[in-house]
Formats: sequence, structure tokens, C-alpha cells
Amino acid sequence: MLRLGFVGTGTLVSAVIDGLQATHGDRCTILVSPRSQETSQALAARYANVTRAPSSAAVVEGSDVVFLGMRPNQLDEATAGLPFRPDQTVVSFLAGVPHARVSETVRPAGHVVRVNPLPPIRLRKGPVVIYPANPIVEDLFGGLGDLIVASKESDLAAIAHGSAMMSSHYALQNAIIDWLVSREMAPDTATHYVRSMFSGLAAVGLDAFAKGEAVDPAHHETKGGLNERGRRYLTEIGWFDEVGRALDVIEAHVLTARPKS
Ligand SMILES: NC(=O)C1=CN([C@@H]2O[C@H](COP(=O)(O)OP(=O)(O)OC[C@H]3O[C@@H](n4cnc5c(N)ncnc54)[C@H](OP(=O)(O)O)[C@@H]3O)[C@@H](O)[C@H]2O)C=CC1
Ligand SMILES: O=C(O)[C@@H]1CCC=N1
Repeated sequence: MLRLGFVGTGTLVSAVIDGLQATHGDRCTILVSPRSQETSQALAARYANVTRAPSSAAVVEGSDVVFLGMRPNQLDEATAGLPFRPDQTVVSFLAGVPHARVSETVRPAGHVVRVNPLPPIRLRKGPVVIYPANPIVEDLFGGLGDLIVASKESDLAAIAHGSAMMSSHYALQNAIIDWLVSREMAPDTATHYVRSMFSGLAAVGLDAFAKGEAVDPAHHETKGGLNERGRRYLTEIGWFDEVGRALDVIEAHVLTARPKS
């Protein structure tokens, strides 16, 4: 049995543990740190192989692979004095925190790997980016979505910024739902329709990628039709250029843990 331990038991860690149950539930035991109380208690109640440890130190003591699931600016406080060992692999979920920074913080842990999972991992969907390559970590995340092993660390930084459009994606869906409801559509129908439409579009996009095909927006609209009219309007007002500018803003919003003085 592989012993997995999670320090920080928030939104992302909860989704990762849900996903792991389906692929590794019978091959691993899981220790979670006691914060967040409600989430860690719920995970321990839901899964027989999950135990809520009395402290983060107990998580590190009892694990072969330790996952860091706190926010970047919580790294130092959450790991201070934890008994990492040379035989351990440490997986950092912290977006924007360099490999070297994590390695220094969890010394003398032998292997440090950065992983960028996203909440759909709960359903074993979406991308999981890993850097550097590591067989144990690749095995753990292999069945949990589209595994991407980055060849250089800078890809992870760019990817974290790209993934920061997730909440805006749902804001876009909700804006469409609200508009449909304003046209007297029942909220349930509007919600089902919009969520299903985006799900179908996502599947088509991934299928095209698998076949090595590009997705040209012009091929997904009727000539002179409704999609074309909407896209022309958004192009004219610079809406798509604003997406690039939003990514610049995200990139400038540095969440990286402060260097030790
Ligand atoms: N959410 C996402 O979609 C993604 C998140 N990430 C990264 O994952 C990490 C977690 O994000 P997210 O789950 O959203 O954040 P959350 O705020 O939900 O989770 C943070 C967790 O860390 C715990 N924590 C904070 N301080 C300590 C401490 N001193 N000791 C022990 N535990 C502590 C919190 O406990 P408490 O609630 O008690 O404060 C909480 O359980 C971040 O670094 C983020 O960059 C990466 C990719 C996607
Ligand atoms: O919103 C965030 O900060 C995290 C990191 C990347 C995706 N979610």
C-alpha cells in the first residue's frame, strides 16, 4: 500500500482525493491534515482509506508521498518544522511557486514534483500538468484526466495563468443562462442547455486535437447566421483582445510565496 499524505485539505485537494479513489482507492492509504476541519472530516467520513491526522507533522511522518495543498502565501507557515525525509516524494500543487523554492522548503525530501491539477479531476477529466517527469507521480495521476508532462518548468507558470480563466468561463456560461431566463426560459432548462452546449463543444475541441486538426471558429458558424453575427460584434468591440489583456493582468498578479529572508 502506498501511503499518501495531504498537508492542506481545501478545494483542490478534496477534488484530487475524490478522483484518486476511483483509480487508486484499493492501492493506497490517505492521511489528511486536520485543516480545513469540515472538508477533512467529510473526506474521512466518505472514504474508508482516508484518515484525518491529528496534525500536519503526523501526515508527513506517516506518508511516502506528501502533497502540499495550501495557498502559495501559506507555504512557509504550513511547512515550518515538518519532519520531511530523504526517502519522500513531495508533490506541490502551489501555482506559481518555483520547484527550487519548494525543494528548499521541504529539505531533505528527496524528490519534489510540481503538479497542476484542476477541479474537474474529481470526475477524472481535464488536464494534469507535471514537472519534472516522475514515475510514481505519473502513475498516481495517469488515470485522472489528460496527463501532460512538461519538458520545462516555465510551461507550468504559463499554464497556471491560463487556468486562471476557469472562473471566468463559468461567469460566461452564467451570463448566457441569465439572458435566456430574461427571455422567459425556465432557469433549469436554461442551465441544462448552456452547460450541455459547452460540454459538447469541449468534447469536439478535444476530439479535433486528438486528430491533429485545428478548431477554426469560422467552421462552427452558419455563413451569415447567428454565430457569425455574435462573433463579429465581439471582435469589433475588442472582446477577444481583452482576453489576452486579462491574461497579462493574471500574470502580473504574483501569488508566489515570498523568499525567505
Ligand atoms: N483551486 C484550484 O482550482 C487550483 C488550485 N491550485 C493550487 O492549489 C492550492 C490550494 O488551492 P485551493 O484548494 O483553491 O485553496 P484552499 O484555500 O481551498 O485550500 C488551502 C488549504 O490549506 C490549508 N491551510 C492553510 N494554512 C495552513 C497551515 N498553516 N497548516 C495546514 N493547513 C493549512 C487550509 O485550511 P483552512 O481552510 O483551515 O485555512 C485549506 O485546507 C493553491 O496553492 C493553488 O495555487 C492549483 C491549481 C488549481
Ligand atoms: O485561482 C487560482 O489561484 C488557482 C491557481 C490556478 C487555478 N486556480
